[in-house]
Amino acid sequence: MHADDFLLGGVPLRSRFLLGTAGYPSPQVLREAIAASGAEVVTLGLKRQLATGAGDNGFIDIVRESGARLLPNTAGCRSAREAITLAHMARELLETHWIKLEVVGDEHTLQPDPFELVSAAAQLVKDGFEVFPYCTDDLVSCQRLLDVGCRILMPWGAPIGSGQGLLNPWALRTLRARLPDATLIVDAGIGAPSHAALAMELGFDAVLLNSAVAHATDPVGMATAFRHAIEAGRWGWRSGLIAPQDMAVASTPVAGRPFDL
Ligand SMILES: CC(=O)[C@@H](O)[C@H](O)COP(=O)(O)O
Repeated sequence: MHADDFLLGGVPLRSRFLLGTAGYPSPQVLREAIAASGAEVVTLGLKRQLATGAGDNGFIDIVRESGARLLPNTAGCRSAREAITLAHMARELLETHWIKLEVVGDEHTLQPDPFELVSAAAQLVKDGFEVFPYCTDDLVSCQRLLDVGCRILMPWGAPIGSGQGLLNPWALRTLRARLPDATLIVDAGIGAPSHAALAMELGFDAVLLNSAVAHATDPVGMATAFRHAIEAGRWGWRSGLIAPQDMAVASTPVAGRPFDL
């Protein structure tokens, strides 16, 4: 294992960039964007996949050829029951026990329903799944998800597809401080590489995003930019950021003190 590998559901990974696969201009651009991102985990919406017919455009083949691990998601589900059924279908069809659990409670914001989410997560953990719940940044609902056996949490940065970045850095910082043992991945709402870098500088373990790459003018270039931003943010977190100060602190050494020993 490399020094900064991280364990995701027990699997050692080098890349801390998880990429969504929806909405790319063409299969070829998707293929190239996955390669440029360096992502080792890609997510796909099973509901969309079933609706369009599994295997359309060789979609699953593209993902498999990339060598990335599949993380099926339950995007489009509105109840625990529906999400549980879809998760079981994903396990059968795609031969993975990983599931990104999405249960939307509000159509306007696509905000996760915390009650249905905890209920579905509890059942799926019992059924042997590694559950990646897409949740809000609310500390107590995140704690409830851990209580029912989740090891990974995916709080939102902002509503899906909004590109607004991290709307509540305080809440995300609080999650990192209060849940030191959980694997925390910012998921959704990221619009720019700087947003992803900030998530990593806050100590998050990884970032998942889709729209900012898929809908960029140059998705392959943007995947590259995010790859570097996530690595830069991780290096920043690991290297110990200086604490912000209200007042100026002279950085030029005074005579006779070249080092701050
Ligand atoms: C692809 C996926 O799983 C989305 O539900 C996810 O939340 C990404 O959100 P953005 O498209 O805002 O990056």
